[in-house]
Amino acid sequence: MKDIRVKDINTQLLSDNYYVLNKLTFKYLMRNGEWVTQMREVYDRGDGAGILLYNKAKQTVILTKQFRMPTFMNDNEDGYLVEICAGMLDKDHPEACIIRETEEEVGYRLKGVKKVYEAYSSPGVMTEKMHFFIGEYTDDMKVNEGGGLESEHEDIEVLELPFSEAIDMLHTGKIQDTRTIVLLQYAIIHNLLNAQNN
Ligand SMILES: Nc1nc2c(ncn2[C@@H]2O[C@H](COP(=O)(O)OP(=O)(O)O[C@H]3O[C@H](CO)[C@@H](O)[C@H](O)[C@@H]3O)[C@@H](O)[C@H]2O)c(=O)[nH]1
Ligand SMILES: [Mg+2]
Repeated sequence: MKDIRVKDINTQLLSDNYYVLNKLTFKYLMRNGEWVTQMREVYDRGDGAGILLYNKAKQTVILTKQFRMPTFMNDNEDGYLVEICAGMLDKDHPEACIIRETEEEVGYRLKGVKKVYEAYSSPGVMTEKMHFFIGEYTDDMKVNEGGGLESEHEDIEVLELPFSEAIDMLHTGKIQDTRTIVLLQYAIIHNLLNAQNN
């Protein structure tokens, strides 16, 4: 049994306008043995899944480019971000989610995916846990142009890039999305695009 050092959690809803923002007041047992009252604002949008799509024969990866308002508000000049294909679970199983998102956002119907990591996105403020996948795509899996859901005004540019170019973008700071950095580094560490590897 884990040692739970939190009690008397009081939840105050601050906003449920689109997702849920709560103010949590709780007692926390410090390592020095003292109980203190703490307050944290916690944003709950559910969990997410993301995937690095790669093609060994072509030595390419598929990424997306889309406008991200929060980044526009913080230093990202035009607000566009190059990212892995990703989406929110919407109560789906992570694997089902990422297969659906891949078809909606970049237009490929995947045969299989491999889960590589599960990690909290921004643990000081969000509840979100991210499920990281990799998946091989081939041209014959293409079923539409991608771009995202028109009904949600998604406006996603599909980028099929040489792996070497994506790595160059990583090293020169042109990729500024943590999830994308994580999976590109995974690809480097595991020599993913090497024809010998599975
Ligand atoms: N109206 C409205 N729509 C919103 C709002 N927030 C998000 N949406 C819509 O909700 C949809 C979410 O699309 P997904 O593809 O499921 O999620 P995502 O935005 O790509 O999020 C992915 O990346 C995030 C990191 O940037 C992750 O946090 C998330 O888990 C997921 O992996 C988008 O169409 C977006 O327009 C909002 O506050 N208001
Ligand atoms: Mg998305």
